[in-house]
Amino acid sequence: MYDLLVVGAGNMGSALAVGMGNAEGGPKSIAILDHTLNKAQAVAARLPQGRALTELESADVYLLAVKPHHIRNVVKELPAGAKVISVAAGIRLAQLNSWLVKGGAIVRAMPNTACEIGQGVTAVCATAGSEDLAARAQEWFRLVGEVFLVPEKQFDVVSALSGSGPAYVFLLLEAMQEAGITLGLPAAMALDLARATVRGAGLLSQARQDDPRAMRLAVTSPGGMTAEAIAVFEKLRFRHQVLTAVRAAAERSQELSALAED
Ligand SMILES: NC(=O)C1=CN([C@@H]2O[C@H](COP(=O)(O)OP(=O)(O)OC[C@H]3O[C@@H](n4cnc5c(N)ncnc54)[C@H](O)[C@@H]3O)[C@@H](O)[C@H]2O)C=CC1
Ligand SMILES: O=C(O)[C@@H]1CCC=N1
Repeated sequence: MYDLLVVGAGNMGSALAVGMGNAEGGPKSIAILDHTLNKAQAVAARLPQGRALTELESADVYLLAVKPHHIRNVVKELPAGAKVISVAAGIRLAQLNSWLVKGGAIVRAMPNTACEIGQGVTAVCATAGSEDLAARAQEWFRLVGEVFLVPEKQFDVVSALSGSGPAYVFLLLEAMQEAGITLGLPAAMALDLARATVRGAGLLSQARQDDPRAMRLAVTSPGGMTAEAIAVFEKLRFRHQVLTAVRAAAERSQELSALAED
């Protein structure tokens, strides 16, 4: 029996399998199952004790990383009493519970892709009676980043913030690179500058644990150049755009829950 069987060797399933499987104290034997066998094989090859599967086998814990509209069929195939961790966006604990053949323990998690390098953020919640699995899930997700225990009613918003969040930062990176190119820099230099800046700002914010406003003001010399850029962002209602975007993602999380029942 495997310690962990990951279903779905896509972006998130592979990031988690590789991150957890290579961390000290993580699940020792990991199997990975995907419709596309060579995706599962590519992940297994990056694990010390990884095995690519073509069908479900027995495992202590099943981590489901398929798309939300595929998860119901996967859950229905699991053996009675299965211990399940789902990372599917929008899918509620009650839904997972209703699809399981019988009993079992259920944890819902919302990680992000930075788990692949141990720098992820994962929110976790669990059904009553799943405390042991929830403790194990937190332990494993902690191997690949920070973990937050979150009430399920906040999951849509949390998912929209930290689950989708890396994409917002990459969009900023793209936009900074494009601005550099448009204003005359070589593409590679523009990307290197933007990437190193995002990394440094993130690390500085972590190191200082300071109010981000204070950190922004430390860059923004009165009458200087940054002030001109910030004034443009404020005039274009950047904060409002971020709020509107995060709200749209949270609303989509609710829709994904409903769509999975169709
Ligand atoms: N990509 C991300 O940043 C995050 C994704 N998630 C969640 O993770 C889940 C997976 O997302 P991605 O990895 O981005 O999708 P993906 O499309 O990259 O991967 C899904 C994989 O599941 C496989 N698959 C589908 N049905 C299957 C089945 N019945 N048996 C075996 N394999 C099957 C597909 O072949 C595919 O390789 C989604 O539910 C998503 O909401 C959660 C947090 C972040
Ligand atoms: O976009 C999505 O639906 C998934 C969940 C959070 C990040 N990616």
